[in-house]
Amino acid sequence: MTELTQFPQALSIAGSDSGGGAGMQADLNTITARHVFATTVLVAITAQNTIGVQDSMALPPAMIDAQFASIAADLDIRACKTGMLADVPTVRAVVRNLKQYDLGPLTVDPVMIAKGGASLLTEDAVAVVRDELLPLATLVTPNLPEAEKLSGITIKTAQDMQDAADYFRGIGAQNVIIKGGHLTEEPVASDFVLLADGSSFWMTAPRVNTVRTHGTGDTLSACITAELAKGATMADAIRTGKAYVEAAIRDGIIVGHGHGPLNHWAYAEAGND
Ligand SMILES: Nc1ncnc2c1ncn2[C@@H]1O[C@H](COP(=O)(O)OP(=O)(O)OP(=O)(O)O)[C@@H](O)[C@H]1O
Ligand SMILES: Cc1ncc(COP(=O)(O)O)c(N)n1
Repeated sequence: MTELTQFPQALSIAGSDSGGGAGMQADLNTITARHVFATTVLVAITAQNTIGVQDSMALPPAMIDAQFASIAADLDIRACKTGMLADVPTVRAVVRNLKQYDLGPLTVDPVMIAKGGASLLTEDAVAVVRDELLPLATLVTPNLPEAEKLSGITIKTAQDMQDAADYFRGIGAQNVIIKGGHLTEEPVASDFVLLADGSSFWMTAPRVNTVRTHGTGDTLSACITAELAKGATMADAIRTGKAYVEAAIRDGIIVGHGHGPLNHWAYAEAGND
């Protein structure tokens, strides 16, 4: 009897956003929209909406271990990503499990601060992310404040973004995207990509003048993770991620009263596979 091929499966290791726009919920929406089966290791819970984060709580490391063990015992994960990692015990639990199990290429979105300004990673955990998690990363996707904090480089110019990308390659991340979404005075949203083979390119999209950008980074990294789970090359996965997030911002939906969520139907409705 021929063995049926497993449907592509991906894993999001992240915190919950009760408002549905960012975090694990953005990952689930994105991975599902890209026709990949989404599994989850929940590491923290936030009471959050489009206006801000009202409360948050990290889950016990033993519960993180248990979720990884359940997934590894049964599922066939082809790619995974991390988002909000809360604090030092949580980062260490995730690192331990990523070393124990083969979960495919790892995308690290080093989430630190929510759009509304709330901290999603304690100050003392920044160095642990840099020293213990990033060397495991197939891809790292910092925004500008995250890249500055992790690298110590002040980023104001395109050259600074390239220097920051070199820094991340130097500490062991194989591929890097420095996201330029926070350069709000620029008419375009430009991200710098540095690949494992040393090649690099810029990805540029017209900047959409909107506050509906809750979960843009999560969505970009989740889409890339889904594409990698389907077997795409890193460069193709990154380009699809950018096109997906661009459509999801441009064709916005009205939800909530603050930093609204993205439109996860937009990319498919524009006729993309
Ligand atoms: N207003 C915008 N118009 C078009 N593209 C944007 C806009 N804002 C962000 N982007 C793009 O969205 C992607 C995510 O970048 P961004 O810098 O917003 O990440 P982030 O700050 O980590 O997101 P978040 O913390 O909201 O999840 C990048 O490709 C960026 O260029
Ligand atoms: C649980 C969780 N994870 C990630 C983010 C980052 O997203 P944003 O910067 O758009 O608020 C968030 N707000 N909440």
